[in-house]
Amino acid sequence: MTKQNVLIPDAIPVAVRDPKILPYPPPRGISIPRPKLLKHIEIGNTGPRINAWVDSMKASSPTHVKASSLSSLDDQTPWMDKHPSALRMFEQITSASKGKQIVMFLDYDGTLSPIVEDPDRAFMSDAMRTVVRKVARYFPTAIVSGRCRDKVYNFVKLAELYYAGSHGMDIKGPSKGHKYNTYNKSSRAVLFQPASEFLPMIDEVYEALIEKTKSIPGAKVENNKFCLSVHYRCVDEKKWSGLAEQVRSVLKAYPKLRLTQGRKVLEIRPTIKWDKGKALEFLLESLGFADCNDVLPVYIGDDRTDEDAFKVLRERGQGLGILVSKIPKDTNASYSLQEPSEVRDFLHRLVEWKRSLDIPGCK
Ligand SMILES: O=P(O)(O)OC[C@H]1O[C@H](O[C@H]2O[C@H](CO)[C@@H](O)[C@H](O)[C@H]2O)[C@H](O)[C@@H](O)[C@@H]1O
Repeated sequence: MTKQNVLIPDAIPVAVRDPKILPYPPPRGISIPRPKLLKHIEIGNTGPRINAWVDSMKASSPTHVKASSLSSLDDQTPWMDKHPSALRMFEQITSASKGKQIVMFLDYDGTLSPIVEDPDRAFMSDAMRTVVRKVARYFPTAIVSGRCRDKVYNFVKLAELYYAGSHGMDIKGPSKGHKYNTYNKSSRAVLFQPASEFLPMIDEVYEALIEKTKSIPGAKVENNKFCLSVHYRCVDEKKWSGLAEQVRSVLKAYPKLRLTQGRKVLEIRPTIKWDKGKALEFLLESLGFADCNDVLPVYIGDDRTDEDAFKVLRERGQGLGILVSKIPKDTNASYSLQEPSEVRDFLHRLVEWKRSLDIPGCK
């Protein structure tokens, strides 16, 4: 395995040297403190804000959970009780879907593919592709990613899916015939790009960020078409404030852009009110499920940006959010899965369950 292919845990949940570090899952009765994350990072000129950036970068990249910080908790319910495993709760999930059309929404990085050092090598396994293909046979299925739509398509390679790239700012329907692809009947695929006017600005900022960050070893700027990623996974932690400073120096000239965070990545995107949650709602509407009670959207994701979709589901009181995480995180999701291999198992069980319903005499 080359260095580029090494699988990287964002958080190492098990105590090795420090006896105060909790094992995961935590013992019953012990809950886990919420890391302090800034929802949006303020882009200002004053010194202290950079410290806030760096604190937030560290908080979004936890390496362990310390028992000593448990005393600050106000909610003592164990995390796994609040967000039980979707595999363990599989029967409850399927019974909630009785009489309803499941619509699947799948994030890509950290959900369908494991997190790796090099974003260009975040490949999805053939087994995962096979199960996603099967899922799409039974349920309308969308990939919702922060990546550029073409790039995520090149990883997934399934023409029968909906794709929402650039955090939902670039939506396209299936290019291959699909029974749920209503728009293809008129041979026009769904296409929605609410941030088109920002393209020149995003390209300009991309060039500026490449130039500014080239002196920081390990920093990588990725052009995701309607948004940008500045990766710091391979940057020495001592250089994080330098990187944050460089990014801020570029962004202060662009008040129409905002900064959010993902897994060891700073995400730069237009200030428009559009995110993965809005994309989920748009897709449900495109599929004819706008004000419908007989639909069960299921969204599986691992990242801060997926929280916008989890929140939409929670607010609609409809559907299921499933967070992929090995460690407890503050989330609006109802269920959890630990890693992409569990996502694959969950999808596989969903397909088998649906198939069994179609067999006369079964269930
Ligand atoms: O919405 P997603 O599909 O989860 O995309 C979010 C970002 O994912 C990618 O970065 C993350 O995965 C990389 C590969 O495993 C990893 O190296 C990086 O540290 C992670 O943040 C992608 O490269 C970004 O552009 C996406 O915004």
